[in-house]
Amino acid sequence: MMNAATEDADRTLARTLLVASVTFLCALHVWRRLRGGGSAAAGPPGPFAWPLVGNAAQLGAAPHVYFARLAKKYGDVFQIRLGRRAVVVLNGAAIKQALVKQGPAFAGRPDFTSFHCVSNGDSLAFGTATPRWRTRRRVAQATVRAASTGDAHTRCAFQNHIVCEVRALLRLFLEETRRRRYFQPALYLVVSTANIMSAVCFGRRYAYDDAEFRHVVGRNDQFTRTVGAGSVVDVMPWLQYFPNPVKTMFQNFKSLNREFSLFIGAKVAQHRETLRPGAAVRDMTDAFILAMDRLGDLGVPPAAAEGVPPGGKDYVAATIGDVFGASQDTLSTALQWIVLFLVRLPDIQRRLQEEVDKVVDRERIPSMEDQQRLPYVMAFIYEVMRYTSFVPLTIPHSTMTDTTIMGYSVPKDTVVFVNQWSMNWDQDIWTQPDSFDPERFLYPDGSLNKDLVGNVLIFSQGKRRCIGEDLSKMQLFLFTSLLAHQCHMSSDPANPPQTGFTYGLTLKPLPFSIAVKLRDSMSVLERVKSLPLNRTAEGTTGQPEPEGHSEN
Ligand code: HEM
Repeated sequence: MMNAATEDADRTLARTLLVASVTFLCALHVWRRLRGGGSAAAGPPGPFAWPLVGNAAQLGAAPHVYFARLAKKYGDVFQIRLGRRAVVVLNGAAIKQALVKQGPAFAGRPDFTSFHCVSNGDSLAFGTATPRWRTRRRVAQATVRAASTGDAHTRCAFQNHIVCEVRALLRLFLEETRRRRYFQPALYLVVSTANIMSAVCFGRRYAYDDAEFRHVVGRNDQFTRTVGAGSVVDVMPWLQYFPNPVKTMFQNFKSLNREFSLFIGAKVAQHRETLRPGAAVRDMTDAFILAMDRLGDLGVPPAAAEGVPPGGKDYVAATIGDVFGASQDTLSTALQWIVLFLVRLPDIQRRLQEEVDKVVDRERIPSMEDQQRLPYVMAFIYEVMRYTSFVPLTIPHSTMTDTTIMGYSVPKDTVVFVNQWSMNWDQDIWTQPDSFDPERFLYPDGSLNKDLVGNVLIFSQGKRRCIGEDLSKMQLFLFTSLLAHQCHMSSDPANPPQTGFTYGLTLKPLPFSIAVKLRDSMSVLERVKSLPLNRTAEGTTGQPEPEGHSEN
């Protein structure tokens, strides 16, 4: 009897507890819905995440490919955990939806440890979206355009910088081939790209063996590894507090950023010292100084400008540093891939030469006016960008507000990875995305399919879209058509180029070696006169370069 009574009491208690629990859970659910503004959306689905590390160990050597695999299972929007952070990954159609249609909500940057080290924490590219940032971005975009592709005059000057730099590069390639037969072109391509941007930004270029310049621009791989989506120090920042390889890597990253900032800071200081009121703008640094000083504290009303010293903060160095840094890392990587595919696929190189020869005779060199008539050159460049997707994920974004995407709720300050690679290898858009085929961009009559090239996603979209797209396309076109017109490149049979890469913000090709020979003489290229550089750094502003001067 006693036992039956006790069992009854237990059952009643259990029932009461069950009802109370269900009531509590229902109330919690209703409260969450009310708090979420009535949105019933759940968070995105995703794989099981391990304690402490989350899914970090699963990213592997090619996180973009891993993400595309997960997208097949969970859909275009899914969620992983990296360390303690939830990360929403956008693929395929979700990218345009988020970055363009819901642009303001997805325009932020996460407060990652590594991002604070870039441009002393004042980076335009790695800083989050604020009213001041928006003004700064507008100024940067207009200034870059005005100094490169804005009108016929600046386009012509920019083209001249590129042609002269390709000439210097070609001389060096021929010399290296003569001396060593096969050589690795990677560092020369980095210096060459940095020189073009240095001419535009600072009014000077450097010799290829200039130790200081090589030191400043030659460490892109370390930079790109540390700020790329999924960077270990960003998702597990505690690793920087005790001896381990991540800590060493992060210390190198901090010192390279410090040295880069010192280099840029010195350039800006030299420009400020020699900039005369009312004198012509000499280069992009002058243009930034004038534009930003005119805006004072970048036009932000005092209420929003908290923490800014009287007289306004000087963002010139941080902004020009971003432009110089962002351009030379991405463009030099693009050029490395272009050269790699030229030597890897000799038939394609020959076809490029044939097209350029048909349009441009030997009495002149290719120029921007020829671009419309060189569709195969453009198709080749787009195929290099699509196939390699050498910026596979954008710089990580973050949400500025609580929002939803494709029916899933995403809270404010969530880290967002944008998988550009997933678009460029999407089987619904591209036939056989894994084969390298420039022809895919050509109509049967040989003209460029402009709708299809619009599907290549490498400069991102929306509020954070790259500000250097036009400048980059111009540079890649001139570089490729000039090389096809002037020389023939071949690979080292003992070390044939592979399509493997090292992962980071940009995918770097593995080392490869080439030999270069002229197709004809360089006489037409040699006759091109370099426009004077202002050589502000040496205080000889406005002095013309000596004829034939190519290295300082
Ligand atoms: C082939 C060359 C280039 C590629 C593929 C490329 C690609 C990108 C990508 C993917 C982003 C990140 C967008 C995002 O987070 O959603 C970006 C940002 C940026 N790029 Fe480029 N870029 C290239 C060249 C350049 C050049 C030449 C410049 C300078 C003139 C430049 C300046 C910037 C800046 C300042 C940002 C930051 C924009 C922001 O955060 O609002 N880039 N670029």
